[in-house]
Amino acid sequence: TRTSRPQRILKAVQTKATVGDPQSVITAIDHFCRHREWAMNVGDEKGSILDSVVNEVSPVTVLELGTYCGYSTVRIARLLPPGACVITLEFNPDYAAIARQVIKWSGLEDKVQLVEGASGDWIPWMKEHFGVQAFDLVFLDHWKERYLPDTKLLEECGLIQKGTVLLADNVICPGTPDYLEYVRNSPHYNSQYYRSHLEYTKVEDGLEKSVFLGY
Ligand SMILES: O=C(NCCc1nnc(-c2ccc3[nH]cnc3c2)[nH]1)c1cc(-c2ccc(F)cc2)cc(O)c1O
Ligand SMILES: [Mg+2]
Repeated sequence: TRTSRPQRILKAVQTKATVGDPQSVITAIDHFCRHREWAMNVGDEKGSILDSVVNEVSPVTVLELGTYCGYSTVRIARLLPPGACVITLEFNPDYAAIARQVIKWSGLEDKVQLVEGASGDWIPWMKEHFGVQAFDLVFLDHWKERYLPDTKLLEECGLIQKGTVLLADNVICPGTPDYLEYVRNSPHYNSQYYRSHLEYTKVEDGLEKSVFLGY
């Protein structure tokens, strides 16, 4: 049977990128998705904004919701100092299997914990299972209707503390209206929109950065 799009992305990494070189993995995926087949990676344009936020926050613990093929996982992990790590949650086992291989090819497996399962099931266990006190940075890039309920769940579980930064992809396309309304109107968040484009296209999209101000 036909290969899947994630399998074709992995093949592009394995034929075009150098083992242990995260930048070459990022470049290979962006080239494939721009010139061969569109895919829902955060991409190079929004990816540069993600990089600048990671560098600004210098996080020790990062939560990524929605791994897909591991493109943004590699973007984040390549910027982390020794001892820092990204926990990334993926619901789809086929995506997770590809992402593990992409992350391994980039040589960043020591900085990444890939967890397979639903965000709603896993978030309540993060403290106990991973010894996480609170996240310094959360990158939301999973099902768009999960952004708001999962943000509220992270708050309830004490995984968001004063200074935690939430960075949300796709707030315009496909769009996350209820999440945007919440973080922009809540007195507990300082929110900022970074205008950009949907990955590999001219369609408007952007990232929303929201800093938790405490209770
Ligand atoms: O759906 C998206 N991303 C989500 C994938 C995912 N990968 N993992 C999950 C997960 C992970 C844990 C979960 N726990 C509970 N649900 C979960 C879902 N979700 C997405 C879609 C588009 C897009 C734009 C325009 C179009 F015309 C078509 C598509 C663009 C993007 O940048 C996206 O990120
Ligand atoms: Mg996205």
